This record gives sequence, C-alpha cells and structure tokens, in this order.
Amino acid sequence: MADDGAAPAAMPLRLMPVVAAALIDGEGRVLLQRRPPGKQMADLWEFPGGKIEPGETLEGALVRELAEELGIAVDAGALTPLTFASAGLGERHLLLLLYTIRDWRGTPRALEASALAWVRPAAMRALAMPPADLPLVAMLERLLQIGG
Ligand SMILES: Nc1nc2c([nH]c(=O)n2[C@@H]2O[C@H](COP(=O)(O)OP(=O)(O)OP(=O)(O)O)[C@@H](O)[C@H]2O)c(=O)[nH]1
Repeated sequence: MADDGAAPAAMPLRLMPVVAAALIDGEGRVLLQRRPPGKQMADLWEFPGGKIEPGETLEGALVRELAEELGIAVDAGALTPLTFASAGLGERHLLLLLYTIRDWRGTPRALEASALAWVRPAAMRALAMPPADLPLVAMLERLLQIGG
C-alpha cells in the first residue's frame, strides 16, 4: 500500500483496571500477600485483589477477590478509596485502585498466595513489590503516620 503520508492511527489505550485492598489491623499494620511461583511477577509481595470480571462493579470485584484469596467477608460499604497507581504493563496499561479496609469477618488465610504478612508501611521498602505499588506504599505510610 502506498504511503499517503498520514500519521499512523493512534492505538487505543488498553486499560486494565485492577482493584486492591490495604487491610489495616488495630496496630496500623497492612496485610500483604506473596505471589506464588510460576505466575507473572512471582514471589513479589502485593496487596490482595485482582481484575474485574464482566458485569462486576469495582467494589463487587474486590469483595469477591478477598473471599477467594483470603477467605474473608467484607461489606462493600467498608471499602474506602485511598489512591491509585498508573503504570505501563507490557502491551497494557495498569490502573491499580487501592482501597483501605479496617473491618472484615474471618481470619485472612493464604488461599492463593504462597505467604501472608502483616507489615508496617515503612517496612514495605525492604520487601520486593511490583514497581506500580511504590506510590501506594508512600500514601499508606502518610495515612498511617497521621491516622495511626
Ligand atoms: N492484586 C494485585 N495486583 C497487582 C498489584 N500490583 C500490580 O502491579 N499488580 C498487577 O495487577 C494484575 C492483577 O491481576 P490478578 O491478580 O488478577 O492477575 P493474576 O495474574 O494474578 O491472575 P490471573 O491468572 O487471573 O491473570 C497483575 O498483572 C499484577 O501483577 C498489587 O499490589 N495487587
């Protein structure tokens, strides 16, 4: 085909929304889970959560993910939006939406992760986490310094 000199058509942004939770305990620690071996970003520590399935709301997806990954029950009204991160992820663009949660029912168990840990935000710097999570950690650090 002849080159007509037109600029190449812009590719639409392939946005991938992911919802994630910072479960905060009474001592100001946050629950992280370790991604299992064999998965993309294996062994990195992340906030529990995941992708949204067709027909789900953001909050509905997070409530489902927390039941599947940790075996806990959370009311959608207990989810408080905190901040988000935006980062390129291969051919897609990750929009990672972080909620805080202080009330849930049940004791979190590692149903899909290889490990769980309750970590103060300042101590997260010592853990290997996905690069997109670093600004989220900074926001949590500020929130928990102020709010306890
Ligand atoms: N849950 C979670 N995902 C994160 C975080 N940071 C981050 O970059 N991600 C990325 O966001 C995507 C989360 O989707 P997911 O957890 O459903 O993906 P997955 O690969 O584990 O599951 P899948 O098998 O359903 O694709 C992954 O690409 C993951 O690497 C985080 O803190 N929590």
